[in-house]
Amino acid sequence: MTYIARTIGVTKTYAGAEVVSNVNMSIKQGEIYGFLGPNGAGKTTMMKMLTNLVKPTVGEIELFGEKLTPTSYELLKRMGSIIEYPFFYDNLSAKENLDLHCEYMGFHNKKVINDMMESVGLKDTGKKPVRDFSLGMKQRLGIARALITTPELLILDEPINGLDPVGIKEMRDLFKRLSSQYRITLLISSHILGEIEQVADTVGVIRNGRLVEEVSMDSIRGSHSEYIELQTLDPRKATYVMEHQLGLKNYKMIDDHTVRIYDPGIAPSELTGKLIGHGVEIESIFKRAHSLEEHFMSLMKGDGDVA
Ligand SMILES: Nc1ncnc2c1ncn2[C@@H]1O[C@H](COP(=O)(O)OP(=O)(O)OP(=O)(O)O)[C@@H](O)[C@H]1O
Repeated sequence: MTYIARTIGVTKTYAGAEVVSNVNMSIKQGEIYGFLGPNGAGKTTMMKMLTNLVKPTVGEIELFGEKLTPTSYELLKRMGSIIEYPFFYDNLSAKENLDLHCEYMGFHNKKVINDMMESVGLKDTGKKPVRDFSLGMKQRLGIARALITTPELLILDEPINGLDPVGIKEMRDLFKRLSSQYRITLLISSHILGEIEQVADTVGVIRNGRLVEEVSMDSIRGSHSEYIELQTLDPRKATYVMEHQLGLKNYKMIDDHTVRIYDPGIAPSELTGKLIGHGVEIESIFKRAHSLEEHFMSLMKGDGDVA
C-alpha cells in the first residue's frame, strides 16, 4: 500500500491540555480522505501539523514516504492547502490574484493559470473583482491558487462550510474531478457527514482529539446494510426456529425481547410465517437499515463502539 501521508502516534498539547491524542492516520495515494469530526475535535490542528504550521508535541509525520522535519521544504512543495480562510485582493480579478500569487511564489509558468481557472469553473469571470464573488467562487479561487504548483496532495479545511446547495454540488464535483482527472490526493475536513459521505473513499472520524475510526466507505457500506428486527417474548424459541427451520446463523440478541437478523436472503413475511407456524408469539417485526448516519453520529457523539 502506498501512503501519501501518515501520522504515527501524533499528539499535540497546548498549555498542558491534549487537543490531539496519539493519532495514527493513513492517507492513501489517489484517494479522497474525508476527515470528519465535530467542531473543536482537532481537525484543523491535525492539518496544521501535516503542513508544518504546527509541530507535534509527540509523534511523527511522514509525507510521500519521508519524515517531515522543520526543514522539509521539498516535501511541502509537493502539497497545497487551504487551512485558514484564503486571503485575496478584493479589488483585483481572479486572474490578477493568481498572477500576483505566481510572482510572489517565484513561479513562472503562468500558462497554468488559465488551466486552473478552467478546472475550478472560474474561466469566465473576466474582470469581475473578487469582492463581488460568492463564497463558493472564493473557495474555488482558493483551490485554484493551491493547485497552481500542481500539488500531489491537497489539504482543505472545511471547504464546504457556508456554501449554499449549488456551491456544495460544484465543490463536490470539483473534488471528484481533481481526484479522477488530475490524480490529486485530497484530504478534506468537515463536521457534516453528508458532505464527506458523498465524496470520500476513506473516512477518518476524530472526536476529542482521538481518531475513533478510519475506514473505507466501501467496507462500511457493506457492513451497514439492512436487517430485520424481531421483538418477541420468547427469543430463545425464535432463534431455535430460525436456526433449525430456516438455517439462519447471522443474528444478534439485542436484549431480552429483541433479535436482529442480518442474513440477507430472508424476507420478514417468510420469517413471520415460520415463527407463527412454530408457535412463537411475535410482538413486532420490521426491516431496518442501520444507516451510515447512525453509525457516524454515534461515533462523533461518543456513544458508539470506539476503537
Ligand atoms: N493555538 C492554540 N492554543 C490553544 N488551544 C488551541 C490552539 N489551537 C487549537 N486549540 C484548541 O484545540 C482544540 C481543537 O481545535 P481545532 O481547531 O483543531 O478543532 P477543529 O476540529 O478543527 O474544530 P473547528 O471545526 O471548530 O475548527 C480546540 O479545543 C481548540 O480550542
